[in-house]
Amino acid sequence: MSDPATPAPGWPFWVGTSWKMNGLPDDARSYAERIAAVDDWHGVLPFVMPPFTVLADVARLLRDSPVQVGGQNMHWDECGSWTGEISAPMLRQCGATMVELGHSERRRHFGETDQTVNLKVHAALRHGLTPLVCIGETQAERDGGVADLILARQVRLALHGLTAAHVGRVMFAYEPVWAIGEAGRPAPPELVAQAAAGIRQELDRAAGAPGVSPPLLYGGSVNLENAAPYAALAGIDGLFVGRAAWTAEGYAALARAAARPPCRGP
Ligand SMILES: O=C(CO)[C@H](O)COP(=O)(O)O
Repeated sequence: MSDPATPAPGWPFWVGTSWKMNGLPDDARSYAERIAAVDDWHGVLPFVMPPFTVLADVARLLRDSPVQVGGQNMHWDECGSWTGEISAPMLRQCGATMVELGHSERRRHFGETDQTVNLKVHAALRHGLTPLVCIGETQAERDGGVADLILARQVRLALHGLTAAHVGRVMFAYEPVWAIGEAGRPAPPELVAQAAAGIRQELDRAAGAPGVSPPLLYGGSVNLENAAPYAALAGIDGLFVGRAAWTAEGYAALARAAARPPCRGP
């Protein structure tokens, strides 16, 4: 198993996917085998987040590849009476090096809060997992003119209590809630750039210095047509993709589309 990455801001560029609640064992193994066979990721840092039931299998098949594997959620405690939950040590034992936290579907349907996200960020770092914290405003919050406030609050509370050194080991994904899933509308790149600038200010403040703050990915209806324009945004360090990457070929094609030529690096 590879060591958990300590992400570097800017170049290189991350391209990852969460399969959400998709992927029976045969399909998961076939997907993993296909992306394990990709011999050139064009400089992107790839990662996949399969369901818990296939995570160990997928991690085993990708062990010798550059593709990192992560869980889609976890509990903040190491063990105990938390029926139905998964802990950081369990994810590590299955081969995960990353964990997604605070996705808007978990905030909306499963009672995830900024406080529980913060507990989970601390637990992930304690156990050597890279947390990928999802933040994003709803349409009503954007219409009401409080999107930037909401994003700043989500960032600050996620990072609460971390040292500046630990802040640099967290990753973020900006995912406007209104841009996600079947009913989502892709966000205009100018809007993403403007939101990313505000988020970056918060991240730099928490990290104590510009240039060492966490990578910021964009997610929400990313597809083959819009991957390159999002990837070209100066404040965006990666893409976090759902539906368009639910086939191995779709994922590999997206990584190619998002790959930045080396001259675009810092
Ligand atoms: O989490 C997401 C990416 O894994 C996000 O919800 C975007 O999903 P999509 O709109 O299906 O790309």
